[in-house]
Amino acid sequence: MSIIIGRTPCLAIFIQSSGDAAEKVNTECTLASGSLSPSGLPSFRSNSAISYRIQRHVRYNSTKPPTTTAVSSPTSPSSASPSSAIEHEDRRSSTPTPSPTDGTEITATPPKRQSVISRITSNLSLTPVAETHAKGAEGEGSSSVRKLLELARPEKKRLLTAVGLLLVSSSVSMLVPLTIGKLIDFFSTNSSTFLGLSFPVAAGLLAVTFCIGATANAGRAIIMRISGQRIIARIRNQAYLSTLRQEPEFADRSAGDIVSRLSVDTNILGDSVTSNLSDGLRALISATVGVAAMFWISAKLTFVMLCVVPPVSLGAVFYGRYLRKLSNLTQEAVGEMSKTAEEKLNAFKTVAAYNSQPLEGQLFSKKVDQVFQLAKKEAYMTGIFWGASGLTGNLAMLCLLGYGGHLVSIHEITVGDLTSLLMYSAYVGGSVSGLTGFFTGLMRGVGAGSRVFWLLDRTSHIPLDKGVKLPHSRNGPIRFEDVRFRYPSRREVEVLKGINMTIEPGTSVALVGSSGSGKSSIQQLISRFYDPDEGKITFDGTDIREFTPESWRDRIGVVFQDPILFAGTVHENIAYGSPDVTREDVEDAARAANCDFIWDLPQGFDTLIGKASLSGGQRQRISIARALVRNPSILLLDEATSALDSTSENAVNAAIDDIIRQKNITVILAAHRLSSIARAERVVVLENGVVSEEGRYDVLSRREGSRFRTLMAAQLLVEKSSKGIEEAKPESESESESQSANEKEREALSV
Ligand SMILES: Nc1ncnc2c1ncn2[C@@H]1O[C@H](COP(=O)(O)OP(=O)(O)OP(=O)(O)O)[C@@H](O)[C@H]1O
Repeated sequence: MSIIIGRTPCLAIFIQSSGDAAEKVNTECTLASGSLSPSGLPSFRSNSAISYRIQRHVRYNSTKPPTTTAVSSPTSPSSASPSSAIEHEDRRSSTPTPSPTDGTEITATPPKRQSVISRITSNLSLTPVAETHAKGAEGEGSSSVRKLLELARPEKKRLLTAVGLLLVSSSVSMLVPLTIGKLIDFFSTNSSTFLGLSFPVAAGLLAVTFCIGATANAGRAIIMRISGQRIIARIRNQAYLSTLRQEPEFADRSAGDIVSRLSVDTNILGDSVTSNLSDGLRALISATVGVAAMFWISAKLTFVMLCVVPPVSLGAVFYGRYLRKLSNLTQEAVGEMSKTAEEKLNAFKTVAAYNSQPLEGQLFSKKVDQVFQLAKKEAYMTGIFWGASGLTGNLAMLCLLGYGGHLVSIHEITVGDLTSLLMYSAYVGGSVSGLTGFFTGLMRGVGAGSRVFWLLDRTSHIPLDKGVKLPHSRNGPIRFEDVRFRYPSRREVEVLKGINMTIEPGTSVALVGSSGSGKSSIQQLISRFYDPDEGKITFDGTDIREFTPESWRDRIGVVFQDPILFAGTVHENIAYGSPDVTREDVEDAARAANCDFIWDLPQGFDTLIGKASLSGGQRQRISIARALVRNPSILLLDEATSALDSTSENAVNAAIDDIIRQKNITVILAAHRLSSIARAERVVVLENGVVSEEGRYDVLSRREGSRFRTLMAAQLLVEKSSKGIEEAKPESESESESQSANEKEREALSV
């Protein structure tokens, strides 16, 4: 008798309202008569579920790591997937009212579905709105839908199985309205048979059928979700690999945005090709079967229902387009927000030292507000759209009831038939809203897809695999031939205006010049982080652009001004980028870089270190060891001793002296400190983007009126004043050491 208990609320709610009732019917039927709907009634799933995913991710990005709460609706097959409580709540509160007969345009057989996709494709214009660095690469928007579907191809077998299971579960769930109608007639007419069988046999058969439906539905949900996650994992890996292949400038500039593409957009994309596709398919089947069943029960009544379709369909198309635009804008705003947070969290100590927490809070809040404003727009649109479609659905239901009641009174149809018809119309309405959700979800997927595909398809300005491999045995001079260069992000300023110089192999050169004169830029060009705009840099007579960047960089050891260490052991940090080196090699390199402190660490080379768990000087020496362990032919030192105290500086300089003396590594050092500059065999002075002077240190420093002499005099004054501070500590050993280290320079300059 549980079936009878179950039918009452179903009917009552149908009559009350076709829209909100739909979900209630779902719930009531399943809760009250669980055996009636084991395979899941139509989901009536709002596209706001997807919308909430974005908002949820916004929350992840701003405050907490992603978590999924396994709150699943007891009724909706799609809710077999984990979803957050908020998502669930929203899905319930904004449950769409099924628009009863909206199926003619979208309810299509597979070929028609193809035409829907083609229509979408032809209407797309996928240039992301604020994609400043993506201009030109976004033109192939229409191919995004194809790419989106292609993503699902490796999962073809599994997805086909899921579609098979979907067919089974949908067919079973479509039996429900018919069964309820027949049950009403069975009990109201006191008939001896139910569906041509004795009642217990028929009930048993139905129970078995529903169990099969439930199993198929569970299988479908599991397969779809796992395939979706597999697709997301694949896209993430590919997109991250593609990012790593880009030129460094790209990642520097767009880190926050890339992270957002890798997390939020890939999720939307994965959902779009699995859950969304599956929901769309289920909606399509339900709508088709539902309409067919309605025609079979009463063609007249069905025609009445179908009158409401056109306005709702038109609204859905406009809504979908608007949503896609909004989705793109939201993703970009989320990217900006992540970028802001990332930058400030990376410089947390600076923020704290300058008591800038309130200011930073405000700045971030502005970015959050931009995301919120977009979400608000979406909320209004969604509310209006679903409200309107709900009203249409309810009016259609009223027509159906009025006219249907009349047909019952003249005995043209039975009460059971009317009930079945009402249920089918709710199913069809739910399916149509599901199709709308599918369409808008697809639009979101296309929007997110264009951002992810752009990342996947982007070709680096300095492709890692382009060129010939530079053999390790080859060596020769590095020559700058009229090199001109502007940073891509600041095209208006020409940093290098025709640099000409030759650096012989095994020699050492100090690049000298005032701050901003282009010393680091020259080193970045040698590293091929950028390419010159004009002129060329050659190695052993060959333009370095002809070598693969990988093989070229293999020959270079770089020590940056601000050394970066990664979370890991000291050994891992020194061996970073040289996976084949032994512990012995690492220790030798550490010794050469004067990293004595490592032996005093609790676990020596196995001590875990992080970004900031060592002093600046220690970090710099580890990064020198990292450069040396590669056994480089060229060593680029960018202010390598700038963070060191006098003792460490002398120790590192001694190591650099050794390297220079051995004459098998070309050393190019950008330096301000006299003690570093004096070690190089040759000095190149940069001014106004050109080489203004070059020569031996002692020659330049003795030449009256030379630019170098003026520069060094100023530098010596700086060093003298800092020395004065150190001299306040007479017991310091560093005093005597650094004094002797700089004696040579003082004498030479006679300032
Ligand atoms: N990534 C960048 N994008 C745009 N402009 C840059 C970039 N890096 C440096 N510049 C500019 O290029 C010029 C040269 O900078 P560079 O870092 O090469 O000078 P530098 O001589 O090494 O200075 P310092 O001695 O202070 O380190 C400067 O005007 C600087 O503002």
